[in-house]
Amino acid sequence: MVDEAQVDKRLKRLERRRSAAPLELGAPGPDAALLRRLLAIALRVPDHGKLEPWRLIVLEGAAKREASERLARLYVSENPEEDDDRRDKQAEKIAGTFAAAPVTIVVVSRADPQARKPEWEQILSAGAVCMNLLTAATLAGFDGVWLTGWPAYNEAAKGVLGIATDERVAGFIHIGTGSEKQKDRPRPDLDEAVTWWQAS
Ligand SMILES: Cc1cc2nc3c(=O)[nH]c(=O)nc-3n(C[C@H](O)[C@H](O)[C@H](O)COP(=O)(O)O)c2cc1C
Repeated sequence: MVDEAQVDKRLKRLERRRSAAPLELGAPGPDAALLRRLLAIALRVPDHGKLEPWRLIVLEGAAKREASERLARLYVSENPEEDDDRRDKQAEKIAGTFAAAPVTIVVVSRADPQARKPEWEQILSAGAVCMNLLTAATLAGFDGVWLTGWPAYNEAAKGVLGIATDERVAGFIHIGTGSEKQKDRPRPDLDEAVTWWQAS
């Protein structure tokens, strides 16, 4: 029998989920044991052909701070033509975003166009890893946000993170505790986005 109170409690958490402002994500984040559980849940995604067309890179602690500084310096050296002010602001934003949350998980898509299942489905599976991780973090009581941006698309930045040129960043999932003040955004109109198919 369906326990309606239980269902309501579980769904309410997801009905309120919204992304955290990246720079406002702080401690606490998951401890080591809980993080492993969240990562295992993240990988529990539909995967056509069991190809495992993804992998995860965890950034935390001192290594995370170093990555954030190196990415910011790289942004400056990779964009010599940009206006100084704008470039410094962008570099600061990159550094701040990577330094803020207690833990960031890089979801790497390693879809193979030659594999026995369509590349599109492999990419979708990596997206599912991102969302599973965000959902698991939400249910565990944390806040998070899924970002890409310059470090996801710049080959030198990918290199800093140990991501090969034939791999792609599906998302940086930053997890921690956000600000209570964070506002929601207007949500899609269900009746516009959803139709019920009718037999003609
Ligand atoms: C693949 C992907 C990449 C994204 N990259 C960024 C990003 O780089 N910067 C950003 O501000 N939002 C980005 N977003 C949007 C946020 O993750 C988020 O959806 C948005 O802030 C709205 O928040 P919500 O999760 O509360 O709907 C991205 C979303 C997706 C699906």
